[in-house]
Amino acid sequence: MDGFIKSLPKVELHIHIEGTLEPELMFELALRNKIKLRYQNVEHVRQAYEFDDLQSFLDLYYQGAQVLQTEKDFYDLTWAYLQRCKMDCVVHTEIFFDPQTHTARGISFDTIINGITRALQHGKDQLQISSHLIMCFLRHLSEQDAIETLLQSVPYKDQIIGVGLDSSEQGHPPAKFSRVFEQARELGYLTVAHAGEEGPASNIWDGIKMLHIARIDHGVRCVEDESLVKHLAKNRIPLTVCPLSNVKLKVFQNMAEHNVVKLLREGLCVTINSDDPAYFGGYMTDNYLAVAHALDASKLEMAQFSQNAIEASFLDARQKAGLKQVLLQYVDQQLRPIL
Ligand SMILES: Nc1ncnc2[nH]cnc12
Ligand SMILES: [Zn+2]
Repeated sequence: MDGFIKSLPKVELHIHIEGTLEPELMFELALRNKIKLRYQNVEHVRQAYEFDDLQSFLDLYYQGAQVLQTEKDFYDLTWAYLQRCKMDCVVHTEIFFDPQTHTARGISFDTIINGITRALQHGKDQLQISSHLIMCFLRHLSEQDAIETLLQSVPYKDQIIGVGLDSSEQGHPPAKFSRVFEQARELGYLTVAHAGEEGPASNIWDGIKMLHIARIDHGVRCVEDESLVKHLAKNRIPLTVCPLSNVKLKVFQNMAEHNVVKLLREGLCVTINSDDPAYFGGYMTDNYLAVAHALDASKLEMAQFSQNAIEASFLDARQKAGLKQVLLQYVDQQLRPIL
C-alpha cells in the first residue's frame, strides 16, 4: 500500500501557502529580513506546534507569516512547496493565499502575487506541475476589509481563479461575506469557503446557498445533518478534507475516528489535502498514508480520492481528461496483476 500511495498521481485543492513555511525557512527569512523570532532554534519552533483548537494554531500561523517580506521570500516559500509536491507526485495544485495577512503589515499586493506566480510558472516549466491561485478573505476581519482586498486584486485577476474564506470560523458565519462573494462572482471569480471545520453544518448550507461555493473546504461536520449529507452526495459537491490538520486541531481525537472514508463510501466527492503541512506534520503523501493506515481503505479507494480531486478541480474539461488518463494508467499498471 505505501508504495502505491507514494507514486499515486495526486491533486491538491486545499493548501495555504503560508502554512507551508517550514521552521528552517522561517529562520532563514528572519535572518535575511533582520526579524527577531521568539524561538531559539528550529526544534523550539516544532515543540511549540501543539494546538488545542483552530484559534491556538492561527495565533502562531499569523506570527510565523511575518517573516515574509520581499518578493523573493514569497518566491522561495512557493518554490519549496512545489518541490515537495514533486516528491509527493502532486501533478496539479490549487493554492490559497491570504493577502490581508501581509498587506496589513505594509507588504504590497504586487510583492505577494509576483513572488508566488513567478514560482508557479517555474513549477510549470521545470517540474511539470500545473496550478491555480485562490485568494482567501480572513473571516475574523470586517466585510469592508474583504471588499477592499477584492478591489486590490482586480489588476491581477488573470492570475487568480477564485476567492475563498478562511481563519476563525466560530463567530464569523458565511452570511457576513455574502455581498463580497457576490461582487467576486460578478468579477468572474469562482468561489470556495472553509465551512464545517469547527463550525456547525449550517455553515455548510449557508456556504452553498449564500456564497454559491463550488467546493467546501473541510466540511467534515456535514455528518451532523443527514439531509445535508444526502444533498452533498446527490450533487457531488466536493469537500476538501485535511485529515492530519483535523487531528492536530482536535476536530477528531485521532485518525481512527475520522469520517473521510465513511463519506467516500457514501458517495460524496471527498478529497484528501494537507492544509498547513509545515504546522500539522505532513504533506500530501503523509495525509494519504495516515488515512489508509488508520481507516483500512483499499488501493482503489485511495485512487478514488485522487480521481475526486481531478473532478473537483478548477481545471478545464480537456485538462481533467488528461489527468484522469494519467491516473487510470497508473492504477491499471499497479493493480492489473490482482484484478
Ligand atoms: N485549517 C484552517 N482553517 C481556517 N483557516 C485557516 N487558515 C489556515 N489554515 C486554516
Ligand atoms: Zn484550510
